[in-house]
Amino acid sequence: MTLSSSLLRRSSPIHRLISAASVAGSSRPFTTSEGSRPSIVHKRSIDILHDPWFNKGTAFSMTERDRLDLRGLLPPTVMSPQQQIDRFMVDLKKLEHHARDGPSDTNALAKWRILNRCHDRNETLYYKVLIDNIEEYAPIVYTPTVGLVCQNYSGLFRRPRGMYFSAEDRGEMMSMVYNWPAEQVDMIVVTDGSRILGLGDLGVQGIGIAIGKLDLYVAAAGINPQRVLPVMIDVGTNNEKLLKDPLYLGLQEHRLDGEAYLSVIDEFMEAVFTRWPHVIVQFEDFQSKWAFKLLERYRNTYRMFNDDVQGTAGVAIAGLLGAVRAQGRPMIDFPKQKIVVAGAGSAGLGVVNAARKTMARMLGNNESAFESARSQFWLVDAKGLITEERPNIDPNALPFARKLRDVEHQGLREGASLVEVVNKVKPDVLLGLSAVGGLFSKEVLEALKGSSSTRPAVFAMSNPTKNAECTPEEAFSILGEHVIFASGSPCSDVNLGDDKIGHCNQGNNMYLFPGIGLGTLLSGARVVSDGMLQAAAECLAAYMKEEEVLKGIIYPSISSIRDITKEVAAAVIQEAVAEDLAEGYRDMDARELQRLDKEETLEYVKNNMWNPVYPTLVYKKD
Ligand SMILES: NC(=O)c1ccc[n+]([C@@H]2O[C@H](COP(=O)([O-])OP(=O)(O)OC[C@H]3O[C@@H](n4cnc5c(N)ncnc54)[C@H](O)[C@@H]3O)[C@@H](O)[C@H]2O)c1
Ligand SMILES: O=C(O)C[C@H](O)C(=O)O
Ligand SMILES: [Mg+2]
Repeated sequence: MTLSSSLLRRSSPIHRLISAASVAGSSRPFTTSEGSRPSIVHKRSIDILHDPWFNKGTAFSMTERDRLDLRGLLPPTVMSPQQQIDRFMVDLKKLEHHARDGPSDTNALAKWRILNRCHDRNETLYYKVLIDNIEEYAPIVYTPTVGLVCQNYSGLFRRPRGMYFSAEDRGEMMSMVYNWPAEQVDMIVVTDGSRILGLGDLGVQGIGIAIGKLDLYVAAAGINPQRVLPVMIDVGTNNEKLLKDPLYLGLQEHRLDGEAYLSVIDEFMEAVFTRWPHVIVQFEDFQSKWAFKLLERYRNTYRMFNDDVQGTAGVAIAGLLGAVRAQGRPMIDFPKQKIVVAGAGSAGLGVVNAARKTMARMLGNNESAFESARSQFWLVDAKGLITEERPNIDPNALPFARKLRDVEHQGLREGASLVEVVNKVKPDVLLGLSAVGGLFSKEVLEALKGSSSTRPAVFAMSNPTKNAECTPEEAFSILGEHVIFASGSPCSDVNLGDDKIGHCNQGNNMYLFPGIGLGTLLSGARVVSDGMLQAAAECLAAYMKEEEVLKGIIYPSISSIRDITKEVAAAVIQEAVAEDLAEGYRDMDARELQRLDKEETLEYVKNNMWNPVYPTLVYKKD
């Protein structure tokens, strides 16, 4: 049965609704199938998508999308009405399927759906609920559930949120960016869906991660929800399953590459900065291959940063400094730490680069300090230990490739396994950004027992939960109560018996990116400098009190994320002012910013954070 015939069965409730509407003299969309009469609409663009009478969702044809200013407001694939029904039914059935797999996922997705419907109906209410219950709902709108949402996005998609720029829109972006209804946009989170959490290439479905990150921008940083824009750049997908899925919402072609890819991203950047010159663009979950290149390409001209490379690095450094303090040592001992990093992608390399710079600063901030700091890191990827012998080595990993002479001295070699490396190096810290769930096996954790540290640290930072390198239970049971543990997605503390608790920290870039974005916005900095990122990381590290750190609590609780974000934003502003990058924001010009002391800067940040309170509404005619 086709959509129109099923919907228009004379006895169906929807038919009665249509008849009633016709009697009332309105022209309604479903009546067109009785003949070919068009419906008169008095609205365009997003207003149509939000009107249940006229909305056709993904079934709007491309000509209709152009005629009604809808280009970019929907995923690129035009679906038939039957495909819409199929997609809806597959999703509905999936709920039953998940119920068989186990209850937790079903509950999480069901909670996400309820929250998402509230998000679509009433944003003030939605954010009030989220802010007041952030500990409970961050794991739903953000990692780990957001990963499941992205994996199922084609089925979960109801109302569009954000903008879609596709390879098909080349040449159109400068005009289609005006289809977005908000006059002002402060924050864009953009992804091309190529590496969503540790789940790989999810194509157009990756928009869920941009939406989740912006939820935290609103909840943690108090960015006005009317001024955030999630963006998906759909340049195709290399996910074979999605390429074959008839219900997939994105472009069903292989990813663009090379110059063709760059030209799409260039056009997007030019378009958004032309319409909103003061916007900040956060790049999220781009595959490493492009993450570094795009960062270098844009970071000196646009207000942008890469969360996976730079946000993660700052959070990791704060945690690594916490791990030093937890040993009862001063932070200045950080350059003595031996750090094994599993994963040499955008996140792993971002961390080692920034950690090396931090060590070098502590050692005197000169050439030789920088050179000697690199010997504190052992980088292991899918092919094992990275040494200078590695054929076709990634140039971004080259500075950390171990010299053959050194590794031979340690009894290691090119490609040595993680367990061998941990055995021989006896690191203070084992940090995972590999996206490989369970990589820190029993064997690897047993090897870490030989660590030269009194309190070895395990950072299983890959997301979502099932991709974490190990669980806190595994770490505490093998390494004992003194281990410092952090994971990228939230998990519960471990009861160690005898009234002892093994603390599970959440080492996630969510502690920094909202403050980096807010501080950049309120300073009006032209670019996001290394110094601003460093200030953010140091602020997070200093946030933790000595007694907490000694208990193994190296990151704050998410319930205080609004306060942390305020502090981080203030630190970023002060650094932007110190570096003469701040151009001011609204009434606060650069000169006035310079006069603010720390307390006044904090007050300024607080006063500019949006709160979920209903404003008074006043009606005016057009
Ligand atoms: N906690 C956080 O805040 C945070 C931030 C960013 C990224 N991440 C997570 O980090 C993970 C990696 O992200 P990315 O962008 O660097 O991904 P990526 O795909 O670019 O890099 C993954 C790296 O892991 C390596 N790897 C694969 N198998 C391995 C193995 N068996 N042993 C050792 N290394 C192996 C790969 O060779 C590659 O170098 C993802 O799961 C992501 O969710 C977490
Ligand atoms: O999204 C997260 O939870 C952290 C990080 O940006 C990631 O890619 O895993
Ligand atoms: Mg990310």
